[in-house]
Amino acid sequence: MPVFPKSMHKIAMLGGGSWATALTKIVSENGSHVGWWLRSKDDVQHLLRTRHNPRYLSSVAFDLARVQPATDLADVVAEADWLVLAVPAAFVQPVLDKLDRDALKNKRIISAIKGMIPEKNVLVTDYVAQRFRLAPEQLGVVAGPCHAEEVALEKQSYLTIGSPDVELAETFCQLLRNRYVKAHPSADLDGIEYCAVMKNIIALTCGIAHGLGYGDNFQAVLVSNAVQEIRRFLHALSPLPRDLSASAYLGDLLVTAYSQFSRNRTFGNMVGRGYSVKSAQMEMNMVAEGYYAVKSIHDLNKKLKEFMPITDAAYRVLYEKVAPAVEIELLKEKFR
Ligand SMILES: NC(=O)C1=CN([C@@H]2O[C@H](COP(=O)(O)OP(=O)(O)OC[C@H]3O[C@@H](n4cnc5c(N)ncnc54)[C@H](O)[C@@H]3O)[C@@H](O)[C@H]2O)C=CC1
Ligand SMILES: O=C(CO)COP(=O)(O)O
Repeated sequence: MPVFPKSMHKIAMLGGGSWATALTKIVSENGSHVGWWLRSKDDVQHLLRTRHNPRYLSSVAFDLARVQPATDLADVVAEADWLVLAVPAAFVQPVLDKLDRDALKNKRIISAIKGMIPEKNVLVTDYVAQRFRLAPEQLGVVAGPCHAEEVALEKQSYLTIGSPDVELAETFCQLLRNRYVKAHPSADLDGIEYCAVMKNIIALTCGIAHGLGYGDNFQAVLVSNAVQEIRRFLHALSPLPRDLSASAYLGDLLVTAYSQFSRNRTFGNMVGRGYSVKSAQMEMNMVAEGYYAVKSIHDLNKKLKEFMPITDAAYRVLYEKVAPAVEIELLKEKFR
């Protein structure tokens, strides 16, 4: 891959939410040119007028010489050599269906999404590779413990770029590294992508327990048992040697399980306090991927038959309307 100066990289950023906004800040302030696709014409107009996203991380001001917000997806993608996917997983299919099957030829695709394609139960990178006939070496993921809100505040953060192509991963790391972001490459794309999906289920369950009045002692045991659950599942799907204590796995689990900024924990907390799933979703202006992930991972495990007590409990609460208190009571007996 040619080594371009950062200013010559052209990135198509897809998504108008918090994570797309945070990533646009990082890469554009670092010198890359960003064609930023947002769904909403009003939001694009607002950005062009004021340099701020009206809905998410609205304190961040963008340099419009480097950031071009737009609603024409095909145009934004055609102009870029990198595509970064940052819409919630449930919208990947409807958004990408607007593109021609050859639209991503010769481009590098980075998924910043921590979710799976609902109904199909496949990873986002697998879906994109299949839909656009891409080689595995064209794909990567952004992982690691990093909340968009802390990027807006320029708090020290760590990201991991997973890809089977080490050079692609390292080049994208270079586009991210700055005063407050450290980035490292990893070859374990599948492991990192699955773990990022699963940690949302765990954080959601931590939120449920918190909403029911359980404290830090219980949550620590829940998270410890979660590491074992994640290890079993990853090993069954992709039995590579991997160090789950690395920040792309354990770090992401911890930040999501404990952070005040976590959408998944917040959503679970509301469910634990007695909100219905629908009303908790309506209350949030943001997407908790864990809600969809529970169904995908639960469905995948029907074949694998791994011991997955936390995922099973969350599934019964969210999809079978079993009372959260009943499920957490049952979990208590399964934990060690
Ligand atoms: N927010 C964060 O700190 C982080 C988020 N992520 C991941 O990034 C992905 C995007 O999440 P966020 O930016 O947090 O979203 P968000 O919860 O901040 O915003 C919701 C997003 O959904 C979009 N949306 C709603 N309806 C849509 C539709 N019909 N079609 C297309 N888009 C639609 C909105 O435009 C907005 O981009 C998720 O997979 C999330 O897990 C990953 C790391 C950090
Ligand atoms: O993945 C994240 C932080 O690393 C974001 O998690 P939430 O979607 O729960 O906020």
